[in-house]
Amino acid sequence: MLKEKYGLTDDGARNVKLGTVWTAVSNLATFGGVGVFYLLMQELMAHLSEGTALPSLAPYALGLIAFIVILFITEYYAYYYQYGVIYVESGRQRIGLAERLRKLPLSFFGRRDLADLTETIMGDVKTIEHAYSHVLPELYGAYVTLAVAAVGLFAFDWRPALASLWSCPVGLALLFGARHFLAPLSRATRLGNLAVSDDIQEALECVREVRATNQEERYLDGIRSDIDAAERTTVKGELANGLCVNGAQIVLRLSLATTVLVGAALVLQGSCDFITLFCFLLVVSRIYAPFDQCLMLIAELFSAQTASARMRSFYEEPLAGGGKAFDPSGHDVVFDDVSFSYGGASGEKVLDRVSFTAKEGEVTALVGPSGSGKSTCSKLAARFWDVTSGQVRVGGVDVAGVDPEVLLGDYAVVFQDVLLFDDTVMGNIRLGRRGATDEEVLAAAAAANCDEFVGRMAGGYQTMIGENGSKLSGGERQRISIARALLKDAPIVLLDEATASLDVENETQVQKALSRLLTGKTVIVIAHRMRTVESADKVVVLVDGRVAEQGAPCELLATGGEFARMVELQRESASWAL
Ligand SMILES: Nc1ncnc2c1ncn2[C@@H]1O[C@H](COP(=O)(O)OP(=O)(O)OP(=O)(O)O)[C@@H](O)[C@H]1O
Repeated sequence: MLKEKYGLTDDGARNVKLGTVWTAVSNLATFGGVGVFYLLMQELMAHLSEGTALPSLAPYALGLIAFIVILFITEYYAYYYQYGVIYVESGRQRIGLAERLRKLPLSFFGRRDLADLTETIMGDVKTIEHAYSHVLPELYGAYVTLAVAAVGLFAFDWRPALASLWSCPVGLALLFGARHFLAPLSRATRLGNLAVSDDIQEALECVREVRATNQEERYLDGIRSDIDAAERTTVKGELANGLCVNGAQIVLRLSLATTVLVGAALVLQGSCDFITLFCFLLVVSRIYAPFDQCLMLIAELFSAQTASARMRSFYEEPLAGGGKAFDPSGHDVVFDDVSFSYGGASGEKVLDRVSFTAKEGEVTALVGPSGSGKSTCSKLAARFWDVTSGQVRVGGVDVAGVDPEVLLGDYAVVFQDVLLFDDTVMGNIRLGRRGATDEEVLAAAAAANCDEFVGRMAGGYQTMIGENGSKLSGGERQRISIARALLKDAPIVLLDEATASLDVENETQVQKALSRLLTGKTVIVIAHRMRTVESADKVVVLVDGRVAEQGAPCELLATGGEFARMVELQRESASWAL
């Protein structure tokens, strides 16, 4: 139940149980102190009323010391299991989520945005962390304490016991009855806050575009309206929560009054002495103190359940599974009657019965108008997504049956949008192959024509390049990405618009480096410029997600089809001038 409700790991749930036990033991140990006090007072009163000499206080002093030692030990363990282990648990939860994310198919990331995922890993785990440290063991410990104390109090004297404990079931029933509308409010508050953090993250990511299009005011209006909505939901939630929690607290506190009233009546009747009543009051106040603290934070418990449900959704997503064994015979990449849609079988088809073979040792160029499905083909080739129907095979092996991590070991990919890390140039290139020596990294960098711009940097290859390479131009970023791919030296290379950001001189040099280093590999290249693909061994022309034609570039040029038309168009556009 704990694992399910609060997204805890096995160890986390075990620690909550231990925390509960130690909290209850610590609470009950306090009653031991009340017991020592009760016995002492009884004896003193007896001696005072009989007028005999006062007894030795040594056994009571010893009892008191034992009580303090026991209390210290139990408090220490209760604190340790409440606060000491929780950071390890949050660490485990975050690593578990990150591990899960690593294995989820890209379709999952298409459905969930970045702010949402970041919020789950950081915010939701933090919410659970706080509920764990401040509420869970304390609340469950309070239940156990209440149950044990109730048995003891009823056994001692059922009349003041009833007067003290009647409010517990009433107060808790009130609160847990109210959870039916408190929990949805707490969920709405959380979602409202999420929408705001989503807005802010998007605003930061798109700040350049927003400013360039003069949309700041309009954009801020959208954020303001989401902030207002979040504020309204939060205020509503807090009010409802305050009402229920205060109601429950008042009911719980009423029992102090009823204990005093019933106790006073019993004292007056002579069926209960004053010391017993006083001790009852001490015990009752100690029983209710932890409940009081937990009730103040009960909303956190509901938030933690929402957070845990969001975390669970990661674990309920099917993984991009597959076997670890991948033993292809060669590295021909075959698209066999492949259809695909980003929205699953019911979504709009982006590829429709695409068939072609990218042979090992050859460069296969995918060309076609924008949106025709070229990038999608390269994503399917590397199993970033799974085909909707048909098969993609590498060396005769269907990639759908291979663990994506194992499969990607055989691929080097240069994406259209290059992603760089806030690290040195060297560190970014080394990402291609972790264990590569400095010499190997520098050789790959030189082959990708990085020397020229890195030479101009004060720190050379040790220069930090800023978040996502913000200090570099588009062409420089792309050359680093090409160097990475070269360093990986994988048998299959996917180049998506690899040379799009390079000037003519650079492009020629990088093309030379590529053709030298890609010899013998299966290369699938996507390029809009016909000049780039004319030197390819094979061209696959995609139009509206279908293969319009395929073959050697010279053959296609000779047939005067779609490819010839595109080459012609580009020749014409090359002669245009502004
Ligand atoms: N993640 C995605 N989710 C939904 N639809 C997508 C996604 N990525 C691409 N598409 C759609 O799939 C179609 C094909 O896109 P794709 O990127 O494969 O085209 P392309 O030929 O590479 O285009 P370009 O030359 O402009 O890069 C487009 O209509 C595009 O809108």
